[in-house]
Amino acid sequence: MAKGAPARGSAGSGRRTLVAGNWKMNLNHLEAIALVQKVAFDLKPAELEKVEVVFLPPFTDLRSVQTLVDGDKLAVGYGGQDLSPHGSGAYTGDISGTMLSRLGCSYVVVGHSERRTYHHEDDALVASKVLAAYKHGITPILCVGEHEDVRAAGNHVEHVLTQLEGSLAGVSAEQAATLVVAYEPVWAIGTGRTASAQDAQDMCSAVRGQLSKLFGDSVASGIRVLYGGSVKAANAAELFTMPDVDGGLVGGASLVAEEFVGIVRASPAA
Ligand SMILES: O=C[C@H](O)COP(=O)(O)O
Repeated sequence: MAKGAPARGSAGSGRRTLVAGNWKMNLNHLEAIALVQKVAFDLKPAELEKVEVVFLPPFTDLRSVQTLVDGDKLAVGYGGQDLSPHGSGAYTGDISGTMLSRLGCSYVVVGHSERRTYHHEDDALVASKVLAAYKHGITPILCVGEHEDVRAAGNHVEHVLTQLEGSLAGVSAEQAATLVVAYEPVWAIGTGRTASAQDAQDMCSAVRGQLSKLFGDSVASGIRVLYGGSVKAANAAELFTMPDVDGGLVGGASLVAEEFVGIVRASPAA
């Protein structure tokens, strides 16, 4: 039984399943066009209505993806993998929320474990990025998750909930209503070691419980909580059927059209 509140289950919850493909630092703009075309043309309009499909390419591919999605009126979304906490100015290498928004991005990943690890992003910085996303009308996909040693020590729930609260500092209930959270155990990312469906459910439920404390039950019940970490077509159905798992943030498997389509089709909503 789900521990989070309220435990209504993804299928009957009114939360639309979201499957987002995080390409990380892969694919040039030509490969990007080919992949989006293949996925979007393979999926039927009815499937795309039931499951929200989002592409998260590198910044350098965004313009190509935008042109394709707009030109062919594809029923898919797209977004960035990170954004600057700053609005504009002398921040070499940064990409602002305004820039993403002008490229038609509706989502942005914030606080991915790879940025927390390789770029030393802490919860305070992540929170400022979440706020920057909201300022520009972009929905943040906030990533949280524990390293293997934390889970082995039995501190994973506390760790993730602390990370969640810290990364949402300054966010209002009104803003949180559109939030997406992705629970990604770091030990499952790119390793082929997927969390069990029950472990994913337990953490996503705990995340929803914490969101309830922060923003109230009615806001928390509408927030989509995704699972990420070695999601594949073969394990997606089991994961996405869990009541508090509202879809997936997919890395490696999102680079292969057939596999990504298989993940979307594995959703009980599709
Ligand atoms: O953002 C996506 C996650 O890091 C999962 O990556 P993965 O599906 O390659 O394990």
